[in-house]
Amino acid sequence: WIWRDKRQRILPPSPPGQPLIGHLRVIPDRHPEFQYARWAKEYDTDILYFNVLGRSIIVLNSIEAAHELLDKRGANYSDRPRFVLFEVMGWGVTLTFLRWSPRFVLHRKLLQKSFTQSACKAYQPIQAEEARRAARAIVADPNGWEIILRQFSTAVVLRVGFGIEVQEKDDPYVKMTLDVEEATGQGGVPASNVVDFFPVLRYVPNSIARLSKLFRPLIHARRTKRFIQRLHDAPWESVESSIRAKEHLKPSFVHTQFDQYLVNEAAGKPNDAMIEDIKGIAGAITIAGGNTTWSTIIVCILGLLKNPEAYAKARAEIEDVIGVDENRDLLRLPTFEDRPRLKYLANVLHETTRWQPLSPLGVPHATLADDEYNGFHIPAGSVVYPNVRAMSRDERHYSSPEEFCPERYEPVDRGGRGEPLPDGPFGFGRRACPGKYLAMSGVYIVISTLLATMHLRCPKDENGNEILPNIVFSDGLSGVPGSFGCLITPRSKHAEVLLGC
Ligand code: HEM
Repeated sequence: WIWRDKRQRILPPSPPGQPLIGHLRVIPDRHPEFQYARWAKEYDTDILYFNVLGRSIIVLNSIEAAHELLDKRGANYSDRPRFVLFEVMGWGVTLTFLRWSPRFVLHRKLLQKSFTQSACKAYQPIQAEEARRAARAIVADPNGWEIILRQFSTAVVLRVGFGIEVQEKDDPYVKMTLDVEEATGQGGVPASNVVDFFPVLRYVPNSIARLSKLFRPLIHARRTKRFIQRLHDAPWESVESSIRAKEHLKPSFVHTQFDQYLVNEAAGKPNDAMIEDIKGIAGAITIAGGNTTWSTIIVCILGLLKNPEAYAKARAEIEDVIGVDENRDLLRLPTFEDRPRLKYLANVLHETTRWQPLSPLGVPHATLADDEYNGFHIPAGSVVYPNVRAMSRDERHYSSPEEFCPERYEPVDRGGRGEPLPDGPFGFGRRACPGKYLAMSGVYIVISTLLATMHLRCPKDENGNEILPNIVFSDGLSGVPGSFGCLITPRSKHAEVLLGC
């Protein structure tokens, strides 16, 4: 009776639950997106309903349902549930987790206008410089490729957000992002823990919490809180006083916003964005933009290793667009001006986001009012997960969806499959990722620079057979790939010269 709607309205299909606790034990702890997709097939529906301890949960399994509800009816689906576990973890005023409120509107407006497609052009020189620096670092230390690429994405968001430049080696901020990723990754699917359902349980002492596995994420959140706070506070503290003293002259989001704040303050004018807001928004750029971009670069390399034909085509296209000398050495490095002509590479990047969507269940939205979809009732206050992974595997849209196949987006009359570009990986409606253009410019410049200057190969076993990476993705907010072997070596001396080694 717990999840029967009082007015006998029909709720979306769901598997059987248990008395009182509903589906608490029915939903898998780890990678629930796979089981959601199986249930959707079993019940022949694109919308599922769950009730966990009295809270309604809706899972959308098709792009059509996500478009209809999260995009078209976005005004009703733009709230977030309260992420109590993430609050315990120390996530402060971070846009990703803000409920619908004037503060949300302010943060969203400031972030969105700073990262439109045209505003992102201003950051391209930073991204190109960091991509080349990363490629040079890989030439010097091929085994360090993964951490060097992480350094790239951390460097970009820190420069864009705070005007801070990271060190070439052992940078403390890179270590901080690693800690934060570990902390967040092990927090499980957002808004799905027992403390998210019963916020008062966040006060359960560790001595009692240790007795049940339900509280494991709570203990983990308390243990890792300091990592998240450090990444929120450290960059701000390192620039605040110099901006106040007008010493910090590198352009950045914080510099522009904080300068304006100080000007208004001196003139006795009110400020819309207070210091806590500026700090929170800049923190969101660093935290939401670093690991996400890095992970997408790594997945792209993985896809190219798994599909040597796609790798060869992407490289050939770069040769075509840039031109080669008699040794097949490129005449120059790729730039952002080449991007519109590198059409196959664009499809490689689309396929990367479809093949292994970074957030398989997105970041959950929440409904502000009751709604109805295909005759099913959606109660106000429901937590809504877009099952982006299920959408990316929808065989009505994608043939052989497990394959990494950039050609699937090419028109049929040019030998492609004419399949639609993925549009769930960056979320939906009024909460869709505001950093999409910045992120994909970063992925583009790194991958094109690597393809232009390096060989990317799988390592070989003692019999000379290639060891194909078989990767496990982490659970939780982002599905980050585990480490894998990849040999990245310069194509030629000429390539090293182009990079400025
Ligand atoms: C390839 C890299 C990235 C991917 C795959 C990605 C993906 C996502 C997804 C799925 C969401 C949730 C959208 C929703 O709720 O519907 C999101 C939100 C967000 N992303 Fe990204 N993101 C990436 C890079 C970035 C970057 C570089 C930034 C920095 C500017 C950023 C900032 C944010 C913020 C602030 C939110 C919260 C928006 C809100 O709640 O209103 N992301 N991102």
